[in-house]
Amino acid sequence: MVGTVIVPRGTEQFLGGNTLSAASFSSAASDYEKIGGGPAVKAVVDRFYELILADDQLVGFFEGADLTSLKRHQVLLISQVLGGPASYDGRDLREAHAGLDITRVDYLKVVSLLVQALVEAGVPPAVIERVGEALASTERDVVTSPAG
Ligand code: HEM
Repeated sequence: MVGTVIVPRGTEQFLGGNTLSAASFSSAASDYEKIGGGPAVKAVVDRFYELILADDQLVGFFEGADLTSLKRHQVLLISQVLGGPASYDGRDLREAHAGLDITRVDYLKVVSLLVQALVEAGVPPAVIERVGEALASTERDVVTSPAG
């Protein structure tokens, strides 16, 4: 865009109109940046596990799991899904869930608790929708029980 300068939002009128405001500039930011980066994702993941561990249907799956390492991996994975740093270093999802006998109902419950944690944190619906779309492809790796 020849002749266009980026200026702070609200100051466009002082520059005669041929500007791209900081507001439109920041719309190019990743979802990760938009929601507040690492600390925001960490808060969402903490709440997500609080909800999971309070759920009778799900808590049993996590008995004996190393929650610190699990949460760390979730933070990295969700950061990556949101367009933040791609530094997930956990196991392949199929391998991590193999043998856990997870049904589709369990899976949908976990997804709904993640959505709840995102909603509670004030994450915009459009961002939540994109997270949901990205997660949909994990279902075939996570759901291992035919019963669901
Ligand atoms: C919604 C999609 C899901 C994603 C993206 C996901 C992601 C992950 C990740 C990243 C890990 C850590 C792997 C590692 O530490 O190497 C993990 C572990 C685990 N997940 Fe999931 N998960 C999903 C759904 C579920 C569901 C539905 C359940 C059970 C109802 C579940 C139960 C577990 C358990 C128990 C572990 C720990 C396994 C272990 O430490 O041996 N996950 N998951």
